[in-house]
Amino acid sequence: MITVQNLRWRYKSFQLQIEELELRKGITLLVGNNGAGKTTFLHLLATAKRPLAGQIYYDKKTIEKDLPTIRGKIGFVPTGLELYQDYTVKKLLLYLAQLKGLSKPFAEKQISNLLKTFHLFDVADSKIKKLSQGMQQRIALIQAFLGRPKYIILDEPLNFLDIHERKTLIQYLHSISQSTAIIVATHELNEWEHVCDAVLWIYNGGVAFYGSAIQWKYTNSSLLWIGTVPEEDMEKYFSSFHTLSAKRIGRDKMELKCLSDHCPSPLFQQAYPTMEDALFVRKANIEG
Ligand SMILES: Nc1ncnc2c1ncn2[C@@H]1O[C@H](COP(=O)(O)OP(=O)(O)OP(=O)(O)O)[C@@H](O)[C@H]1O
Repeated sequence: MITVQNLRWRYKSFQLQIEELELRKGITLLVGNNGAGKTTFLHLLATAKRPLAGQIYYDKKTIEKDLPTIRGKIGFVPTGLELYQDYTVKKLLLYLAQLKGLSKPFAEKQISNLLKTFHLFDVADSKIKKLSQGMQQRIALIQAFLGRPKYIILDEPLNFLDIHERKTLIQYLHSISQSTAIIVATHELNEWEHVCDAVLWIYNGGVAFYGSAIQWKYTNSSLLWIGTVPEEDMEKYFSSFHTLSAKRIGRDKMELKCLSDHCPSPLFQQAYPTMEDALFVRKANIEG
């Protein structure tokens, strides 16, 4: 478990401030607007940045006393991680495994399994620079999973991945989530819906929500309405209601999802919220 206490970090006018937080085993989605502070928080958790004040405990260990031990238990993938372009995939991963202190036979077995899981086994002997961005992203992810870290910290890990590889990654993380605290910053909330255990919403550098995925979705969900309307009436709804989504149904009908404190028209009924809908509902509550 990672415990955060009275954490402060500042950059010019931006301040991140988190009073108390316990990040447990399972998948925690870190969500929030551009610039809210997600990347900053992940860098602090990954020990890549030092807090201005406060403390982060990694199962009671602190960076002041146990930095190498803590780092050995963290698998971190920031956005835009640069890999050594002239190494082959296997050479790079073996080198990184060695840095993590893994024995060569153990590292080779794990690398081979992970390359198979992430459909990269056939390019094991290719140089990194020959690979697509999506392939390089998967290698960045694999290096973080080597040595089975207790804490996995991922900043927008779905970047560059196609829909199949996104599913592979999400399934893999789900398969290890009972024994690992996994924190994932993402703007693609719905893709994680079926595996997400908790949501942490950062708003203007502070925690606006932290709780289970169920709590995240169902608080104030009565503001959410869904209805199928004639296409010619669509503008009317757009101008009168906060519309979250519009989907064409057949030739001249549209399915609209709206936020409203009352039923928009007899064509509407209450909607089941998705993870993303819940973010809109919560933002509307905060911003009015
Ligand atoms: N080294 C830095 N240089 C410039 N600005 C910084 C730096 N570190 C943090 N900031 C500022 O801190 C704030 C938080 O940025 P951060 O990258 O953590 O947000 P984010 O929630 O990850 O956003 P995004 O969704 O766009 O990735 C922003 O206002 C950003 O401009």
